[in-house]
Amino acid sequence: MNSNIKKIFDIVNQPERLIIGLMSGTSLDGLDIALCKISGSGADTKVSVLAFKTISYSNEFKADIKAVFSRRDADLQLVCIMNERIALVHANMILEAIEEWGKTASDIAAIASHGQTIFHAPASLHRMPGYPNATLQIGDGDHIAVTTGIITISDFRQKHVAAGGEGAPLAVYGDYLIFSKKGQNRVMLNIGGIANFTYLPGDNDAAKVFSTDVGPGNTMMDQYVQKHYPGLYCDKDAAIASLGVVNAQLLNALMQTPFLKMDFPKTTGPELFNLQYLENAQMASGTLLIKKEDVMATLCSFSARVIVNAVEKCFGREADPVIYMSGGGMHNPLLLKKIKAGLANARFSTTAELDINPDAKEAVLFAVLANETLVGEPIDFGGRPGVPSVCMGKICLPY
Ligand SMILES: Nc1ncnc2c1ncn2[C@@H]1O[C@H](COP(=O)(O)OP(=O)(O)OP(=O)(O)O)[C@@H](O)[C@H]1O
Ligand SMILES: CC(=O)N[C@H]1[C@@H]2OC[C@@H](O2)[C@@H](O)[C@@H]1O[C@H](C)C(=O)O
Repeated sequence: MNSNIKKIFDIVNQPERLIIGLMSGTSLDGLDIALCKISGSGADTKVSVLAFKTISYSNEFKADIKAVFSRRDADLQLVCIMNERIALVHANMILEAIEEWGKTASDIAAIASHGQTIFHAPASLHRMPGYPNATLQIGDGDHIAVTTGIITISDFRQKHVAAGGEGAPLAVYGDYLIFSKKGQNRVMLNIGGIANFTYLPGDNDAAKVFSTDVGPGNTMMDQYVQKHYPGLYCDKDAAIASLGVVNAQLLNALMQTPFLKMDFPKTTGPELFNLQYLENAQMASGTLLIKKEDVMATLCSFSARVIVNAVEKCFGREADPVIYMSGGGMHNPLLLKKIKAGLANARFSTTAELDINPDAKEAVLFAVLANETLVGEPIDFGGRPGVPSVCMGKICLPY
């Protein structure tokens, strides 16, 4: 038997395993690395996060990713090179984290690598009749496996697309397994570059569970700051937006996209919500010349409005879900204030209350997906479009 296969056989026969979950999202700020101890699978999955860190990207690395990120005119040679380069940078970051945590490669059963999304093109976004849903994450898994010496499960989104999904959000699988709670309606709200949530009904009925993207979280604010405030990467603590006034005409124009009216589940990305989208809305509303702080205040309200509308659409105005937040946007005080004001009946918390560091949550979800691939069975969500019953990821062997 190939010794790698033997190793996998041993891993799946152990009662628990250490899996490193990785996430590098649309914000391009750095690599989230979560060291997870996982036992069981499916509804019996138990996860504890033993260690977590985000390793920031250098400005040079960010610039290289940006050159191929969400751009229809990207240089194909650079795309090709970045597929390997991202993997090598990530692999070295993992080795650094493992050493800091006093572990060695042989302690780790597997790495779950999301990779870097460079283009997301569900049919609803590309609108090319007859062409399939598509999404592309780079950062090759074999390079991570060979460099770290650890079995690496990567490229999770392709199986989702192959089985009829749009490639995102995948949060539904892990959220359902680790956060469902009988008797409590839960919303797992992640405010990353793109905001998404998972609806977990209190009756635990898998046939009702879904995750959906709702629209921009931080991405438009980040893009605007990076363009208009050289040296800044995001509007830290809403310092800029807090100085501005929301422009009602611009906000109304921003809300006019068919995406926001589409049914759940749905997915989107910075391919739609970008500075061109803002400029179009400014032109349509005659607000091209308003102050930069007012644009930022309006973008902040835009993100809050799409999140509030989506949660309301899910529960109706009367219901009182508990909203467990995660993702960088929950650190934006103005955004949070607006979301809370819009959902007065909800109780707000973070995944910290459920023992998962909110900054680590997405990385943990990928560790859970890898665990399912190794020891689980496909989860049945009732055969609905958008939530195919599959285990995901490609298994990359170190030698
Ligand atoms: N103190 C803060 N004030 C304002 N915004 C913040 C703060 N801290 C983090 N953020 C926002 O959170 C972003 C990072 O969020 P996160 O790491 O969750 O995104 P991501 O994982 O890259 O996105 P996605 O989930 O869409 O893939 C930053 O770019 C910034 O916009
Ligand atoms: C294509 C892609 O990478 N999408 C990400 C992104 O970041 C947030 C949102 O957009 C979500 O759909 C998804 O990530 C999470 C982890 C998901 O699939 O659930």
